[in-house]
Amino acid sequence: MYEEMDTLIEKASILIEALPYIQKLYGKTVVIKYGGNAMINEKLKNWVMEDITLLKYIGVNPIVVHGGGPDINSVLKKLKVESQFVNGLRVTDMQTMEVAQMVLVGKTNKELVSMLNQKGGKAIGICGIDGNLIQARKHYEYVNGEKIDLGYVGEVVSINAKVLEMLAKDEYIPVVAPIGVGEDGTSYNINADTVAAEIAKAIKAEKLMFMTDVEGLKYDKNSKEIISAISADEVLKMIDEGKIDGGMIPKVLGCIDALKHGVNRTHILDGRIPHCILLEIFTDKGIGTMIHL
Ligand SMILES: Nc1ncnc2c1ncn2[C@@H]1O[C@H](COP(=O)(O)OP(=O)(O)O)[C@@H](O)[C@H]1O
Ligand SMILES: CC(=O)N[C@@H](CCC(=O)OP(=O)(O)O)C(=O)O
Repeated sequence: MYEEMDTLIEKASILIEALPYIQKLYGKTVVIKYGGNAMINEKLKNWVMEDITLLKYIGVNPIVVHGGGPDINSVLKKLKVESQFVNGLRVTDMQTMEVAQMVLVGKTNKELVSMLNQKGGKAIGICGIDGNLIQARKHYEYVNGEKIDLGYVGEVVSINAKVLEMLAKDEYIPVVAPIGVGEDGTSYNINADTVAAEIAKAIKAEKLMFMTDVEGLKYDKNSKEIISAISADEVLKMIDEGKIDGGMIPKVLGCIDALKHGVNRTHILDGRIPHCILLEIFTDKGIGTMIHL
């Protein structure tokens, strides 16, 4: 009996401490990009799902955009297909496109939706084809001025924000797989960071959070020190100097783009830290890196 009281009092005091942060975010939308490399094990995934469900319970509207690069890799490996990447984007021929869509929409998306629902959330899994959520076109990547054809890699033309607003403002947690659809119905494989930033822009989210597999943005990839806050100009300078590369580039550029289009806060955080979402939202210091204008 006394133990139960203690637990209740502990929970109540945590809630009281969190109240000012909850008030700030109440009724607002937070876009959370959950990267494939941060989905390390079931325990961590469970914590992430608990945090997202808790946000919804306390009146914040989370929208989850997930990756799944490692899941795609492992299925391609079984099929003895090797992927090439150009500037972090997977060269996607027709077979790879089919696998990417099958894995992201059929496996990764449904696993996350099911886990959220197990935690008491009401998650709905969709990809960019559903309700024409992510209208896309073929993307060409430029390397040293040369135009490179990456096959079925897409770029976002527009986001049908209404679909997400309807779900998020209601009791649902939308979980989005980064597959876009062209005017002629062609499916496109789109980098999940880019999709998260475009969605945050389209719905004017309060916050955009990238959960990845490093502690935050560092002065360079091999440095131990994380940058707790940095401006967009400084980030662009770091890219020019080659201090940010690979999969970190779409994240930081996504943050800057989102900030310029009305998103208030953008963060890069370590998805391997237990309850990283709550630590970021419910503490003054936050964790990881905040990018600001
Ligand atoms: N300056 C930097 N600071 C931190 N990480 C960096 C930096 N530059 C490049 N990276 C790399 O970016 C990676 C994160 O991107 P990525 O692996 O694509 O993540 P995700 O799968 O979560 O989208 C890190 O593991 C790191 O190797
Ligand atoms: C074009 C492109 O590269 N698409 C990505 C989509 C998944 C993704 O972005 O997953 P992560 O966030 O886990 O890296 C891919 O095929 O891997």
